[in-house]
Amino acid sequence: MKDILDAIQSPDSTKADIAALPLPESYRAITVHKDETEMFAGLATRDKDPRKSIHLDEVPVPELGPGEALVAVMASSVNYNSVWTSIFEPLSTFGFLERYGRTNELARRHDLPYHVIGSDLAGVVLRTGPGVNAWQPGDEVVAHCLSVELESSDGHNDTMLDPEQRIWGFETNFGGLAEIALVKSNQLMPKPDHLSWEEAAAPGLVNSTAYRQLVSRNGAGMKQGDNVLIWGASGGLGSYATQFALAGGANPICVVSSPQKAEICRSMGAEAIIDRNAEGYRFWKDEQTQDPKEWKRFGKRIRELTGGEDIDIVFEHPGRETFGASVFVTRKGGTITTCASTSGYMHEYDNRYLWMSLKRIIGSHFANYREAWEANRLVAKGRIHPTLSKVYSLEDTGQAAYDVHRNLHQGKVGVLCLAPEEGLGVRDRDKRAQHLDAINRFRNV
Ligand SMILES: C/C=C/C(=O)SCCNC(=O)CCNC(=O)[C@H](O)C(C)(C)COP(=O)(O)OP(=O)(O)OC[C@H]1O[C@@H](n2cnc3c(N)ncnc32)[C@H](O)[C@@H]1OP(=O)(O)O
Ligand SMILES: NC(=O)C1=CN([C@@H]2O[C@H](COP(=O)(O)OP(=O)(O)OC[C@H]3O[C@@H](n4cnc5c(N)ncnc54)[C@H](OP(=O)(O)O)[C@@H]3O)[C@@H](O)[C@H]2O)C=CC1
Repeated sequence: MKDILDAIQSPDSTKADIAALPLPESYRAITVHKDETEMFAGLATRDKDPRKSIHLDEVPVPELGPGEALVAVMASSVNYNSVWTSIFEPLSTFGFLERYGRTNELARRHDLPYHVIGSDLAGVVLRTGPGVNAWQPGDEVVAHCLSVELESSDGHNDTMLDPEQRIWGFETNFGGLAEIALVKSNQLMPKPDHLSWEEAAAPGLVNSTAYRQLVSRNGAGMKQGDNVLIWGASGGLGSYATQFALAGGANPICVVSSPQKAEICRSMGAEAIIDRNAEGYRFWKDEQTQDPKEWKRFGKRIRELTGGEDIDIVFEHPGRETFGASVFVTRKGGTITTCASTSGYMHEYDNRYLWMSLKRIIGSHFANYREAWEANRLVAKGRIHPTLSKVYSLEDTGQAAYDVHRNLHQGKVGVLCLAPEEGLGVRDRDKRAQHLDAINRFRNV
């Protein structure tokens, strides 16, 4: 592994040098273990501690198949899906690996007693499999997390609709929180050249998801002037949704839970900000009963901030806790677009406010190939910036996931894999200098 890192870091290395490097037999990877899936049985979600279930193991390098690439991972990031994997909720991800393993001979590689997790990476291509022509060893890349087979016509218009659609590093093995990752070559995209490895690894999953959910015609199709309610506006998804709203001429109404997070939103350029903690909204009176008076109080606050207007688009992901309020505050004909249910997936809302006011709920999940590419292009052009707040070593990934689980973080949390320190991998310093303040906006807040 040292030879690989030396070759990547040497300014004299050619692509041929990288291609000639022998592959190691094994590599260090963040895993969860199949024989530990019951370790948190009986505990409340909040008390399931990723530091106990996440391991750093030496695992064998997987066999490389057609259309695939092995990538030396310089940096990765923590996504909430890795939190779900590490607390074995809502399901153990080993079920996904078993199901994938049953589909064909090559997929059987993924069904192992350990799961190498992680759905983002920035790194360097080491090897490509048969049929890969667009990428070569030595290419500096990021990888999006859409794994599809595309053998069914169902996904030919929109690759997210493929019946064999999976999220790499969550529903497949050999993910990005590791020194080496296995991806399908169609997941690869050029690494934005003005960013360091850890900055480049941060946006991928959440930026692509926010792009489809909010901007794409497959999602809400946001337009200029729209009032967009963004839950968790300084979190992983929300920090990109806020940027898309501002860059697209919309009016984000940012919901956060602390003055520091409010300040981050303000520094991004948002003006309408609601601190849900300070304003004390209680949408649920008890576990079963919502309080429509609180929906109204929330809606009134939104009207104060917008000059009397209601919400065109709600960017939803907290789920059960907020969904009733989200449906209520949406204007006639408006859209609630949802990609998650962090606080619970059995939602409850008053359907009269949906049908009588002709509102729509749109389900959205990650992004298709093209949407992921377009979202990465905006990062590469310096129009959308990484929201990296803190960076951990691979050894400390459990703590990084704990921070995200307990909502102790801002924006995105990065992980150094092969990169020995932060700040490496920047190729275009002039472009970086133009955007430096925005790139560092979330750092150490
Ligand atoms: C990019 C990042 C993203 C995120 O972070 S997202 C957040 C993390 N992700 C999650 O929390 C999602 C985790 N996944 C899940 O919870 C589950 O994954 C799903 C609930 C999404 C699906 O569950 P499943 O068990 O895969 O599917 P079923 O539909 O519950 O069961 C499958 C069986 O149900 C049959 N079935 C499906 N549709 C129908 C139908 N319309 N009518 C009758 N049967 C149906 C199938 O055939 C199959 O059957 P047979 O078990 O016998 O093979
Ligand atoms: N389907 C898909 O493709 C994707 C789904 N997801 C899912 O989306 C969810 C969010 O992911 P991500 O943004 O990365 O996570 P983060 O934890 O980084 O950000 C989420 C933010 O939401 C806010 N929030 C959390 N719980 C509540 C609540 N009960 N009520 C109101 N606000 C809340 C918090 O902000 P604050 O405290 O400031 O209000 C938090 O920081 C996860 O469940 C994840 O699995 C993520 C990416 C893709």
